[in-house]
Amino acid sequence: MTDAELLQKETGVELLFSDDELEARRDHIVEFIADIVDDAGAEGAVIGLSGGIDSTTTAYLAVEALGADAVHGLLMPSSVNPDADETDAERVAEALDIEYDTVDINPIVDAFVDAAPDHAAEDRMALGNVRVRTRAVLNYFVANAENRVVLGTGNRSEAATGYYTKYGDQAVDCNPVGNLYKCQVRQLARELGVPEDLVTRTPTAAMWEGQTDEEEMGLDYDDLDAILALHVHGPLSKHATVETLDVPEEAVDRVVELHETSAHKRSMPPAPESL
Ligand SMILES: Nc1ncnc2c1ncn2[C@@H]1O[C@H](COP(=O)(O)OP(=O)(O)OC[C@H]2O[C@@H]([n+]3cccc(C(=O)O)c3)[C@H](O)[C@@H]2O)[C@@H](O)[C@H]1O
Ligand SMILES: Nc1ncnc2c1ncn2[C@@H]1O[C@H](COP(=O)(O)OP(=O)(O)OP(=O)(O)O)[C@@H](O)[C@H]1O
Ligand SMILES: [Mg+2]
Repeated sequence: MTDAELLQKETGVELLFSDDELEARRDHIVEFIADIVDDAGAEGAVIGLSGGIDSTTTAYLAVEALGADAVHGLLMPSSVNPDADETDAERVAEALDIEYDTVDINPIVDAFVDAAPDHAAEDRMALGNVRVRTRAVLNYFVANAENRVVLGTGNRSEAATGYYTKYGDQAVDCNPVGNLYKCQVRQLARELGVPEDLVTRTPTAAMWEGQTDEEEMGLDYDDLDAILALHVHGPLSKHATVETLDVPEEAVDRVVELHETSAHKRSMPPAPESL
């Protein structure tokens, strides 16, 4: 029995899907993308391709929903991306036979650095967020000009922890894999025929050199997904989660902290209530 099967047997919480459920999820997402484009009266979709598994899976689903001709990929490397990112993204675009363009974002980011107060660019996170938000501006530039929608790639693990840039990679028209935990995105990717080296690629926001999601969050995705499914979104107490998963209490505390401190990212900007 796999860990996920054991978890389901012990807790009733389904982390990985059965074959039938996976098929149903795939069909549901494909229909969702087609409806979004249709309802918008749009002629297709724009998607940022990083070579990472979230954008790769979303691109595969988009091609299934809309056809290759209706999907436009944007590769937007910066100086902190390893060359392999661009190669992987190109592989995806070529395997799917979609139109794609490569836009070097360095001159744009440099213009922000030159224009802003000096100390802003010394903040690694602030500068990384500029890279992410620059891609959002480019996605919408192309979407506006071509009457397309912008496909987001955010998944349920990122949404629950706020692991994205506010008005950056979250500035999109829809998130087709937004109801899937990271492990479920990987499961669906395999089902869609995504090459295994892309499925298992180390997740990274590539906001600075050497960044990885798991190192920055201090959690690996298997633990994160299970803690979210059992505790944050699920029925188990903290104690039962620690016992069931055999994870340190601090890991559960960390996930809860990420969830609570990122609540502002999951709602519209508030205004004072009417007097
Ligand atoms: N309580 C509150 N109520 C209302 N607004 C609040 C707030 N707390 C902060 N804010 C605002 O939010 C800002 C901070 O949020 P934000 O600008 O997003 O920045 P922040 O959350 O500090 O950083 C983004 C995080 O997402 C990760 N990320 C980004 C992009 C892509 C990926 C990926 O996986 O690919 C991951 C990145 O590594 C980093 O950990 C603050 O400067 C402030 O403007
Ligand atoms: N170099 C890039 N070029 C184009 N789009 C990018 C680039 N880097 C990030 N993006 C966009 O930002 C999204 C968010 O990045 P994120 O890292 O969460 O997803 P991913 O790269 O697809 O998968 P992973 O999390 O496994 O690295 C990407 O899915 C992609 O749409
Ligand atoms: Mg990535």
